[in-house]
Amino acid sequence: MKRDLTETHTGALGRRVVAEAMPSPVELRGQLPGNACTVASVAEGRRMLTEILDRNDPRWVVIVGPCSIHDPVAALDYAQRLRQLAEDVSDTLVLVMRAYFEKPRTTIGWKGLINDPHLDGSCRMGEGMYLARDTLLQLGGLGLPVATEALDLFSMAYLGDLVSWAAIGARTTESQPHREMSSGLPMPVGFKNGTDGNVEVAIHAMGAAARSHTYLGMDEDGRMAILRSSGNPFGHLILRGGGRPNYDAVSIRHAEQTMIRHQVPANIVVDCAHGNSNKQPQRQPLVMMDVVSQIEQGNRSIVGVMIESFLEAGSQAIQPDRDRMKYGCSVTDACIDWHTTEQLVRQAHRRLRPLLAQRFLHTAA
Ligand SMILES: O=C[C@H](O)[C@H](O)COP(=O)(O)O
Ligand SMILES: C=C(OP(=O)(O)O)C(=O)O
Repeated sequence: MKRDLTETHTGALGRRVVAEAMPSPVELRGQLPGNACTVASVAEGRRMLTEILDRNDPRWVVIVGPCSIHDPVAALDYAQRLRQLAEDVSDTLVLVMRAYFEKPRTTIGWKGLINDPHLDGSCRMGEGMYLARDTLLQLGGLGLPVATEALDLFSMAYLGDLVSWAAIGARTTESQPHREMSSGLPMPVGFKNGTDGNVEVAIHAMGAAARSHTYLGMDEDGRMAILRSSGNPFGHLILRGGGRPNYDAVSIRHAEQTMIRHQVPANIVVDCAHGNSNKQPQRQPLVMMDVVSQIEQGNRSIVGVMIESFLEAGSQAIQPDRDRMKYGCSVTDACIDWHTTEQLVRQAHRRLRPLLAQRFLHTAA
């Protein structure tokens, strides 16, 4: 993609930045427009998810995929396999692929494909945004609903029309600008509990994002604007652990009670990774099966789970020589491999399927 190299040195204003031109959302969408297939796939993804959150659809959602996408080819390879699996389990589970292009870091590190698409610190964000949108279009073309983290306050203006579900991460759930942005997003948004395990901040975020807000943002032409949102009624809580895991029945009950007290819908997604697995990917299946057992025992607040999974198990460091890197292996948090993922999802499907009939009756009552 052609880069506009107009650079403005703002040192005279006393700011420690150099500005580089970036296409507007309208310009990028003009270069990479959605087609009928992607538009339909995104809309259907959002519809299924909102119906699950409203309890009009008795299925469960499984948000599954790499911790981050660093190689779109491998991500699409993964997506092809996931699409087949999604079809096989669709009577009980709605599979949504994690397509995370932005990574929040505890301190520093690679911040994702949008920020640094060449993985070498060159940080060509215009190219990164182009690549992210292009990848989302291809994923949409497969008919797979896609999930992403809305980390940068402006990225969703470029990509949001191709996304069916968004997360606000543990490091930003308490941030007012992220809550304001979420209040204007057109898809369901999951708020993670804080990195220290604080669940109340995410529940406050749900309450805040459900309301309308007026805030500074960017319009479709890339100009600063005063934005007025209508409020997002499809916020929900993601329990990701922190300090200690929080997927056990006592923690879930506590989260439910806190949500009821704060008058937000008791909808919970359990993240099997991060603090709930102590970042040990081999623990993710144990967490997921525990959650399935809780559902079998009658839990009604858990609407789904999240899994960090890629083609290969584990993680790897970014190497200057890309040929030395393992194909389909995470460059951020360690993941479970495809084989384990498939077994896990099929096992959950086998166990949850018999409960659907029961749920149908409950939904109808
Ligand atoms: O999901 C990914 C990571 O947990 C998150 O980006 C933080 O990673 P870090 O602690 O390695 O920076
Ligand atoms: C960064 C992530 O999670 P968290 O915000 O829970 O650390 C993630 O899901 O990629």
